[in-house]
Amino acid sequence: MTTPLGGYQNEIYLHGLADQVPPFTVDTTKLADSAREILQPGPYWYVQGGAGSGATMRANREAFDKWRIVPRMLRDATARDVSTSVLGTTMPAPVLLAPIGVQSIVHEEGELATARAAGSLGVPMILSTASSNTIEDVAVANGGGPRWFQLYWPNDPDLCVSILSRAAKAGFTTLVVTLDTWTLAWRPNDLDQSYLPFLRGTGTAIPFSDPVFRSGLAVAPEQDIPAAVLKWIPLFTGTDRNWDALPFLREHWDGPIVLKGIQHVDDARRAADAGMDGIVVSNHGGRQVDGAVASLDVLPEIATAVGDRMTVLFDSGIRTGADIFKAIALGAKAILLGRPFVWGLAHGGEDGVRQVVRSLLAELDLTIALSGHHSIAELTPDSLTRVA
Ligand SMILES: Cc1cc2nc3c(=O)[nH]c(=O)nc-3n(C[C@H](O)[C@H](O)[C@H](O)COP(=O)(O)O)c2cc1C
Ligand SMILES: O=C(O)C(=O)c1ccccc1
Repeated sequence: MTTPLGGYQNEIYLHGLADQVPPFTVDTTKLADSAREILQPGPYWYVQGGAGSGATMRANREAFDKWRIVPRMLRDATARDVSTSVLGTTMPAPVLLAPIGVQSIVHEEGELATARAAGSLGVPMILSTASSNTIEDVAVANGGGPRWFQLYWPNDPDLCVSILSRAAKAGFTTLVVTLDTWTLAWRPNDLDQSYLPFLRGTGTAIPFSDPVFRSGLAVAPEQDIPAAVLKWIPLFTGTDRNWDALPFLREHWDGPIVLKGIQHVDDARRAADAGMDGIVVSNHGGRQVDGAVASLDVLPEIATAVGDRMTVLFDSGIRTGADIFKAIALGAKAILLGRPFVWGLAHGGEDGVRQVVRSLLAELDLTIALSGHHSIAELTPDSLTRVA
């Protein structure tokens, strides 16, 4: 007997009896290559590219290879449960969809398709401030699914409060504040093509539909997109933030607050001291500081230091179920899935996202079972060995 998550494997084999195969590969390490065949270079590289030489992107992957799972036998893992609860949100597995902006560059339905897929699986999605669709439309598409909101923190307080109140009203329960991208890094792939989607008004649906933002414009955004974009960019890339600014968010957000982009143990401690509910140990998928440390390499120390005081989440480099296993074993309560689900979106919209997420959850479930575990609570550093 397998649980529903691992059962996706049987479902795929059974479809084979009717000569049906998955519409694109279920090998989640091959998705970027296969997406390259169907996307234009601009969108493909915007998603795939990292900062600078790509050293941190590569390091994120290599870090996973330094750890290996050590399977245990004869422990009857037929009955198991990989579901969990994070900051009051229950989920079928310790996986959330990372905040990814401008999703309409890979599929016309953009975040709406992602929201439908996530909602149908009960997997939480984190909506980016740089969404191609409005907060309200994404909430409708997500239906009864769990949803969190990611803030690119505008340095206009009225606009910030307006966006936060819209998110709360639309049923987004946890706030994820991204700290590592107050300006975009040097990204040669995009610079060589002069490709920056939101300059064309993609990924600006949230400010453009905001009453406070609109009231500050001479003409409606629809009538003069470049003018509205130029007004928005300096607002959302405000560079003037420090730790003293956090109480403002607490004052204007009722639910849990999570800081995304933490890589140093002292910053993690500081977040805990500031009363934050959680952090995402993340280097933005190697898209910001080229040459920065791999996110997985800093996870164990951070989880040990603050894991008993706050919720430690992780992203950057997760590509397989085994990667999820390793990040959880090294102290993450759950992980954020990044580029892989965007490739699913590119391949097949809502169905494509669902295929990628189900594949990863099935692989995680089977990895947990075959290595002799019954729940994610049983995954500890003892489940792994370091080989490099
Ligand atoms: C195309 C793209 C857009 C992104 N947009 C955002 C964003 O709007 N807000 C944010 O906090 N992170 C954003 N991220 C970073 C992701 O949330 C996540 O940290 C990263 O993708 C994890 O790395 P991985 O894709 O290598 O797993 C973006 C990442 C990509 C690839
Ligand atoms: O590209 C990114 O990594 C990102 O975070 C972003 C920022 C602004 C708009 C869209 C995406």
